[in-house]
Amino acid sequence: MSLPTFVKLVEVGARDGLQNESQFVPTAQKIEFINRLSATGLSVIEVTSFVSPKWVPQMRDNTAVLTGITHQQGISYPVLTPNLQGFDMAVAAGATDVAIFAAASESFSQKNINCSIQESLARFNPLCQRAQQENIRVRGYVSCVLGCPYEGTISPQAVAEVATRLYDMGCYEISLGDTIGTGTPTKACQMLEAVATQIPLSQLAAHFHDTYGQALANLYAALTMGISVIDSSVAGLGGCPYAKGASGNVATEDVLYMLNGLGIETGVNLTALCQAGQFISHYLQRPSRAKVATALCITDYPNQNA
Ligand SMILES: CC(C)(COP(=O)([O-])OP(=O)([O-])OC[C@H]1O[C@@H](n2cnc3c(N)ncnc32)[C@H](O)[C@@H]1OP(=O)([O-])[O-])[C@@H](O)C(=O)NCCC(=O)NCCSC(=O)C[C@@](C)(O)CC(=O)[O-]
Repeated sequence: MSLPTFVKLVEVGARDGLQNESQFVPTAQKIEFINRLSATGLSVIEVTSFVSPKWVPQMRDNTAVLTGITHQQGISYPVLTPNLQGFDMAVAAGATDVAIFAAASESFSQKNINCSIQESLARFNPLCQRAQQENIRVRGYVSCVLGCPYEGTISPQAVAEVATRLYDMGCYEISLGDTIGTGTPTKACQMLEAVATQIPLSQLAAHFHDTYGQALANLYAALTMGISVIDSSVAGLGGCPYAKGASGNVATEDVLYMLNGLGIETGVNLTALCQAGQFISHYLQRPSRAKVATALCITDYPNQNA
C-alpha cells in the first residue's frame, strides 16, 4: 500500500454546496465566496451549474457568477452542463471547463435529469464532441456509486459501465459520487476496483458525501488504492436536491487536515480555507460542519464577536 504524494482537491462548495439552499444566496455573496476560495491555493473550484432554473433555482445566476468572479491564472473554474443548451450558455459565459453528470441508478437519473441513463449518455455525446471542437475540457460525474436513495444497492459493475461510457466520450476525469454517503471503506474499495479495471486510477476522483460519517474513512481507503483527486466542500456545505437525506459533501477543511497529517501535498492553506468556510457559514447563519474549523475556532457562528 502506498499513498499518493500529491492530491488535487476539487472544491465543490459553491455548486454542490449551495445548490440545495432554499433561500437564494445573492450573486455578490457567491462571487465573494469563490474569490476567497481562489486565495487558498486550490487549483479547481467548481462555481455553478448551467441547469434549468426551474429545477435548481439557486443556480439561476450562473452567467453572472461565472463572469463576475476574478479568474485567477492556474485555477480552473468548471461548471455543470446537463445538455447542449447548458453547454452553449456556459461557453458564452466564458467557461473553459465543464462537467456532465450521469448516474449509476435509473431512478436517480430520472429524478435528477429527467431521463434514463442511456438517454443521458446519448445527450452527452454531442456535447462532448462540441467540447472537443471548441477545446473545452469535460469532466464526468457518476452519482449513486455506493447506493441510491430510491434503489438501494448499486453494483460496482453498473458504476464501471457508466463511468467507462463517460471516459470513452473524452472526459478527462471521472468523479465517483457517493451521493447519499451510505458507503463504507470495503464497499468503496470494491467499487473502485471495478472501475479501475476500465479507467486508470489517476483519472478517477472520489466525491463522497458524509451523511453517515464515513467519508474520511472511505477517502483514506480510496487513497490507499491510488486515488489522488478528491472532491470536497468547504464547511461541509451541501446535499442533493434529488437525494433526500443526503447531507453535505465531506468538508474540505477535514480532508485537508487528514492529508496534511499523512504528509500528502495539496498546495492548499488550511487557515485560508477555514476562513473561506467561515465567510459562507456566517452568511448562511449556520455553524460550519467542518470539525477542523470548529477545533481551530475558525468559525464565528453563533457568537460572531467572541
Ligand atoms: C436536465 C434538465 C434540464 C432536463 O429537464 P427537462 O425538463 O427534461 O428539459 P427540457 O429539455 O424538456 O426543457 C424544459 C425547459 O427547461 C429549459 N432548459 C433545458 N435545459 C436547460 C439548461 N441547461 N439551462 C436552462 N434551461 C434549460 C428549456 O429551455 C425548457 O424551458 P421552457 O421552454 O419550459 O421555458 C433538468 O432536469 C435539470 O436542469 N436538471 C439538473 C438537476 C441538477 O442540477 N441536479 C444537481 C446536480 S447533480 C449532483 O448534485 C450530483 C453530483 C454531481 O454532485 C455528484 C453526486 O454527489 O452524486
